[in-house]
Amino acid sequence: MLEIRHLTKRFGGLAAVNDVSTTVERGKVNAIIGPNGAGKTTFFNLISGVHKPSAGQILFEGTDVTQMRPDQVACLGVSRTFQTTALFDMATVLDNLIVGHRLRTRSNLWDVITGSARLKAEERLCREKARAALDFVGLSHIGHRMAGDISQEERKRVAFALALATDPKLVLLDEPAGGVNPDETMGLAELIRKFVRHGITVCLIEHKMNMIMSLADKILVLNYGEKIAEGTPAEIRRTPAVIDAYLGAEHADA
Ligand SMILES: Nc1ncnc2c1ncn2[C@@H]1O[C@H](COP(=O)(O)OP(=O)(O)OP(=O)(O)O)[C@@H](O)[C@H]1O
Repeated sequence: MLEIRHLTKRFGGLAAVNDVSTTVERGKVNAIIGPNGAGKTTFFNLISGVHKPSAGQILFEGTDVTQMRPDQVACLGVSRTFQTTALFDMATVLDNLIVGHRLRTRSNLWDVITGSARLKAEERLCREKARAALDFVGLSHIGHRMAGDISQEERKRVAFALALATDPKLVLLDEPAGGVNPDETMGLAELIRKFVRHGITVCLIEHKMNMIMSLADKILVLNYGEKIAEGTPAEIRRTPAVIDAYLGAEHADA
């Protein structure tokens, strides 16, 4: 689905991503792991068009997206979440989602002034899509709550719901289970499986190794911007370079 060829991003003298080639497989949970500063978020920023690569190529479903802007990449069906989700804390959860969906519509100031039919139809559609997204992530019961009052785990789910606004084919999830407890982590893992069951391919960055090892179909390991391994969780656990650089001996297969 996504093909990355010799991707490199330099910030001054630092190669945050260095000559990485890989693929993201359709219908699978693809994970990216690596120590802090390994280049994981930069990798997401390159795929989603936030940063332009210094070298290399990114193909999404055969289309070269290497030089595209974030909105263009999103239009093709790639959406993402961030490590921290910025919400309007003084608005309800549902209103936050309506705004998220609203960014994808075409009404302009003139439609607003005239109260045009297009505006009304789009508003209705946004509300319906926001409710559907909220339902999908299991949060229908908190749509009326102020976003500032919801838990960290609920914020994570709202981030997932926001990512659905563009009807994505691929979602990039940056630490989807960061800052939540083990029970909640299992719930979020189940939600990620639900994305895949509904035909949305997932690529995620996560530090929680237990979650990754049980959830991912395929893992890419980055270290100092370079790919040091790639494979199934079982293969990754056995790779000496990964154990040395990242996992530590206790994660190796017994
Ligand atoms: N915009 C930027 N300008 C300069 N350097 C940057 C920029 N973004 C990232 N870097 C550097 O690139 C390297 C990789 O950072 P990145 O955030 O991609 O790592 P990461 O693997 O996501 O880390 P973490 O797990 O801590 O989020 C780091 O050394 C970081 O300081």
